[in-house]
Amino acid sequence: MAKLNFGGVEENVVTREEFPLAKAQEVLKNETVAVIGYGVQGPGQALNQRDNGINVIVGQRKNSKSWDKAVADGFVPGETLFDIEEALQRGTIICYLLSDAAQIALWPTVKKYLTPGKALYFSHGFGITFNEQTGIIPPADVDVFLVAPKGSGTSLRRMFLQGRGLNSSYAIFQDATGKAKERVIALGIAVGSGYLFETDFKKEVYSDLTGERGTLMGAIQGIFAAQYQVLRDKGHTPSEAFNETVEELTQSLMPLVAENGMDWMYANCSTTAQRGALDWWKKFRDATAPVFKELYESVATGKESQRSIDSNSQPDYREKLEEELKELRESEMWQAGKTVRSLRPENQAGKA
Ligand SMILES: NC(=O)c1ccc[n+]([C@@H]2O[C@H](COP(=O)([O-])OP(=O)(O)OC[C@H]3O[C@@H](n4cnc5c(N)ncnc54)[C@H](O)[C@@H]3O)[C@@H](O)[C@H]2O)c1
Ligand SMILES: CC(C)(O)[C@@H](O)C(=O)O
Ligand SMILES: [Mg+2]
Ligand SMILES: [Mg+2]
Repeated sequence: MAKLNFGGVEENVVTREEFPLAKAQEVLKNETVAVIGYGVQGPGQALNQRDNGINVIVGQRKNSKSWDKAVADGFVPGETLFDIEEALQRGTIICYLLSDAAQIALWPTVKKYLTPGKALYFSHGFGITFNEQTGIIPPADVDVFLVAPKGSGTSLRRMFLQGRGLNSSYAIFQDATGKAKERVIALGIAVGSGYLFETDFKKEVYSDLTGERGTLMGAIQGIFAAQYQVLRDKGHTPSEAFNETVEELTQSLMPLVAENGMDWMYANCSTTAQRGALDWWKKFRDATAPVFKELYESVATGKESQRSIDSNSQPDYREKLEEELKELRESEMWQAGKTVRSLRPENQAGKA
């Protein structure tokens, strides 16, 4: 554990220097890691672990798109790819990576295979924290922990292939074997994390549900839509409104923030822009703070988890989500974005 200073607050974190891959391989050398579900996190975590020399198998429904994807990714039916029950039986560490709603339906099956000494691994605190809604209550004689990558499984894999790492949190809910800590940290390293920070199941799910509904996904779309619409209402073209709202942010300014922080991005803009941004950011903070508080309450009272379970347990949930995504995709702003993306020099046919 390294004690590091985060803005004046000391935290215990795990870095790759102190827990190198060789140590993770040693801890996991006698384990069979069964990744159950091959949607978004499943492939990222299974492929990174496989490339990191971990004994990993995949459990997925046969005759599904995800099964075919696992085959295309090199998992071999009968050797490293099995139907869910067989993978559950073979695995000593069960990585439960079905969608949070599907985890409820499959729980009675999973529970049958949780024999003493096995480990149940999640990438979210959802199922355990909201167990009154999910019914997920593990037996006492298995380890229960999580590694929650802070980003999409797609990024987890891409960053791994680029030699980078996506930061993850980890938490232990139950240590039945006395080895939960070394097991969970080894898995965190093996799936391709950058550094690992400690949390608990409740804090993980509260922060994660807040973040994705807030600045990471919900709020960002809301603020884009609001600014774009004002510019359009005032007579600006779609090209001008989209570039001034989205394209400049993703292509020019956010990479600078990622590299060296907000003040550095500001410092690389004009003094005119700096004056305006410094004057206005607190107004936006104050306007949105009540919405973030309302959001956090909605998470903490279980309203958000219940809504997610209710909608995502319906047989036609995929079609319904797709309809809503289509509405976004077909909005003028994102259609304008499609044209703008196609005009990026690197996306143009016959580029030099
Ligand atoms: N998507 C991400 O990048 C991401 C990031 C961090 C954490 N997580 C967490 O990881 C876990 C997995 O999320 P995901 O987004 O990868 O899941 P997902 O929605 O992609 O679904 C994963 C798999 O579940 C299978 N599935 C769906 N319904 C099923 C059912 N009834 N029976 C059997 N299989 C079924 C699908 O075939 C798919 O292979 C969740 O706990 C999620 O919160 C996801
Ligand atoms: C990738 C996210 C948004 O961080 C994750 O939390 C998810 O639920 O998909
Ligand atoms: Mg999430
Ligand atoms: Mg998240």
